[in-house]
Amino acid sequence: MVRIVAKGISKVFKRGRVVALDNVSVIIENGERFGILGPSGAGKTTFMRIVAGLDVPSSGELYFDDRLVASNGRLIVPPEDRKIGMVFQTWALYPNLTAFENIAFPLTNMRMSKDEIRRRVEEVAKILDIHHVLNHYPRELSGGQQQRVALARALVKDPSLLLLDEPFSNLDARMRDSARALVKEVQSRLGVTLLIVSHDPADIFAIADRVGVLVKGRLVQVGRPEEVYEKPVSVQVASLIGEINELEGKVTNEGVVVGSFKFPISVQSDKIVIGIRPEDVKLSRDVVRDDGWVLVGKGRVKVVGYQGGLFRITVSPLNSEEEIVTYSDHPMSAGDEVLVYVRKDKIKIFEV
Ligand SMILES: Nc1ncnc2c1ncn2[C@@H]1O[C@H](COP(=O)(O)OP(=O)(O)OP(=O)(O)O)[C@@H](O)[C@H]1O
Repeated sequence: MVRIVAKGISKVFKRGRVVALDNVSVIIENGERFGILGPSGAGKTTFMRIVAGLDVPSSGELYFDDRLVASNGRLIVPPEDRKIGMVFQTWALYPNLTAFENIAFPLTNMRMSKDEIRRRVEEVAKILDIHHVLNHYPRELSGGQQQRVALARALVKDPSLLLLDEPFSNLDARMRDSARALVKEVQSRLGVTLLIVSHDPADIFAIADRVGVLVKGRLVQVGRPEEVYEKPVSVQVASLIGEINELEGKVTNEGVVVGSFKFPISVQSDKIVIGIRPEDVKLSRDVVRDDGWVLVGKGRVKVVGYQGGLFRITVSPLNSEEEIVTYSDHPMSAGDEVLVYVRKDKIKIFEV
């Protein structure tokens, strides 16, 4: 286990014309599962490479516990001395090596006896429940077993820190679920500090205790995933961490008006965007009597799709083109007129 401390880390490329990281400060605690979420080009891989020691920060300092490992363009502790295990996007195994040889691979350049290598490989293989397939080649392994071998290879050096760079993006949906569960289970068992970077909030929700949201090289919010989901600092963060309806509203004395919808909230600023998540919207033909929900007005159903056992419904105010998406287990038809309710305490207001 290790505690990672980043102090004001910046990274520029092309003589300063590209700023990949801009003054990033964060502490990842001992044994914590920390996620970095960000869109493409935000600087996620750059941060990961700096933590791994494959790159150095242009300015700022990086500590592993109390040990300074990189500072202002200087590599102080090289990657091989950082006690890191990495899993990349592909989970790729060497096809011409057995599971045993794949797992042992990171140990081959270390001065280690054959017996010690065998002991270590067998130990990690037992933890991952693949000890019975160690003499199989990758093509003789199931997809799940291949993931376990790749993870075993990352863990065989007994790392203090496990780095995962978009590890699930190339897996199909079923494999992705099992890989997420596997990573979380193994991390809990070993207590290793874990850093995962991803553009997919589902990875973060499945794995991370805390998340840092990276936008254009800046860490704009750090918190528990559900905290960031409920109280995002900006529209952009809100949409990175989950689906959200964004509505440009006109501020009036009686609330915020969006077409024929009226949100009964009071706001100070006059240029705002309302954010409301699909699950915080309810469409009904009848009046809903529930204190948590407020009626914003009548709407017309525009599009109905079917997705994962639910109907995905797009609704607009009667007299304008704004759209709100929600999910319902009741079918509806395009053209239906419905009452639109929202959960009052879940309305998010962003100044623009
Ligand atoms: N070696 C490099 N030389 C020049 N620019 C670079 C280099 N590496 C990264 N960049 C730039 O730095 C920025 C951040 O890149 P990075 O790969 O860290 O983003 P990312 O969040 O990992 O993106 P993705 O999700 O697409 O992999 C991008 O604008 C990228 O083009």
